[in-house]
Amino acid sequence: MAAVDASGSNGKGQGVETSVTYYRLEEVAKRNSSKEIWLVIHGRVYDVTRFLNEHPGGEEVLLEQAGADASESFEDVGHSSDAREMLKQYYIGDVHPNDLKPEGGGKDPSKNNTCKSCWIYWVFPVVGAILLGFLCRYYTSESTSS
Ligand code: HEM
Repeated sequence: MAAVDASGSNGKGQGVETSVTYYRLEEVAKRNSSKEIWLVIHGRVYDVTRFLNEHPGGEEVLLEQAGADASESFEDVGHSSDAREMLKQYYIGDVHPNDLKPEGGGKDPSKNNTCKSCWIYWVFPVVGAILLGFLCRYYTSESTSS
């Protein structure tokens, strides 16, 4: 059974701000047949079983993603804002924090680090080139004066 951190109805999810049901990824992975289909989209778990026959993109694509993280595929399709609104109907809970990949939060610090190192990469050659220019000018002016 899923790991539940808090009580409360896990039906509509969005309306109830006081409690969240957490699911482990292994729990989600078990719901991968047409009898029961769960998907993870951006750290949220959706039970799309009853949506299978209604999905405008067809049931095959949902079956392909069944029990897995479908965030990328969902975004790749470029779903409309209506489709994003529809997600709420199928929301049943969140992925357990221990199973969350550093998707958003973990990315930023590494981004900053990369940016910092980029900065260092171009500053050193530029300063080096300027110094070299000065040295060249110095030696050229010395050789012409003597
Ligand atoms: C609960 C999750 C999902 C909902 C509520 C949903 C909803 C929708 C809706 C409303 C459309 C009609 C076009 C639009 O309004 O954007 C659509 C189209 C489509 N969806 Fe989904 N979708 C879901 C998940 C997925 C996933 C995981 C895939 C995986 C690839 C997918 C693939 C597609 C495709 C291929 C189309 C057809 C796009 C087109 O014809 O231009 N959908 N979906």
